[in-house]
Amino acid sequence: MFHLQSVQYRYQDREVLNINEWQSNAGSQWLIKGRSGSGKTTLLHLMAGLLRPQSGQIIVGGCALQELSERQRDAFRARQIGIVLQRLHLVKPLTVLENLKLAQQCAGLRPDLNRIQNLLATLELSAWQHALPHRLSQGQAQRVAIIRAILHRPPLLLADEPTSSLDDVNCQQVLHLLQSQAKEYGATLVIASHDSRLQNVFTQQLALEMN
Ligand SMILES: Nc1ncnc2c1ncn2[C@@H]1O[C@H](COP(=O)(O)OP(=O)(O)OP(=O)(O)O)[C@@H](O)[C@H]1O
Repeated sequence: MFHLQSVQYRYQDREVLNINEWQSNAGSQWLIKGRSGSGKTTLLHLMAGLLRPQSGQIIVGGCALQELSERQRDAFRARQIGIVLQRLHLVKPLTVLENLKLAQQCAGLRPDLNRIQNLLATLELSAWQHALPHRLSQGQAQRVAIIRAILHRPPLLLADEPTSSLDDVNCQQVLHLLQSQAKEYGATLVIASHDSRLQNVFTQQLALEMN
């Protein structure tokens, strides 16, 4: 599903990532772990095509990201990748429902209110669909951001520290949502986290060292 080879990334003159080889089949579930500053976020951004490596190759779903123009990468990301960033970026003046409808539009999907309503119900968020984001708890906002990332059933689902600011109940709920949704439609799931509660959940792990 993805394959990284000889990938190096530097901010200015400081190398933060150097991955010789990392690959995975479709449908697998990974934890990227490592201390704060080891490059977990940078790696997710590289896989999403939000950053370009200075050297090496990143292939996602058979597509070599470095061969795409910026516009092609944006289109590829919109179709193939769901990403839950550390900052959730919900649109503040729009309600939960409006945020999710907008995400469908941006991914070029036909409006599918049923899918949105079903996911909201699954996550016990139906009562909050007309609320503005600032009225949501951290856990609720996190769940909305996950729904937004999976609406278009992306083959690759990336999540950056999705549980670190959540209590145990919300942590389990968010984790279950990510894992069950990925499994339901065969997506590959990659979670970057230093949350110790996730350590024993994933059999497949990539440990990043500090450079
Ligand atoms: N835009 C940037 N410019 C310069 N250095 C950066 C930039 N973004 C990140 N870094 C540095 O690169 C290193 C890796 O950062 P990154 O955010 O990828 O690590 P991380 O493992 O995700 O950390 P955390 O667990 O704290 O989120 C850090 O030392 C960070 O300070």
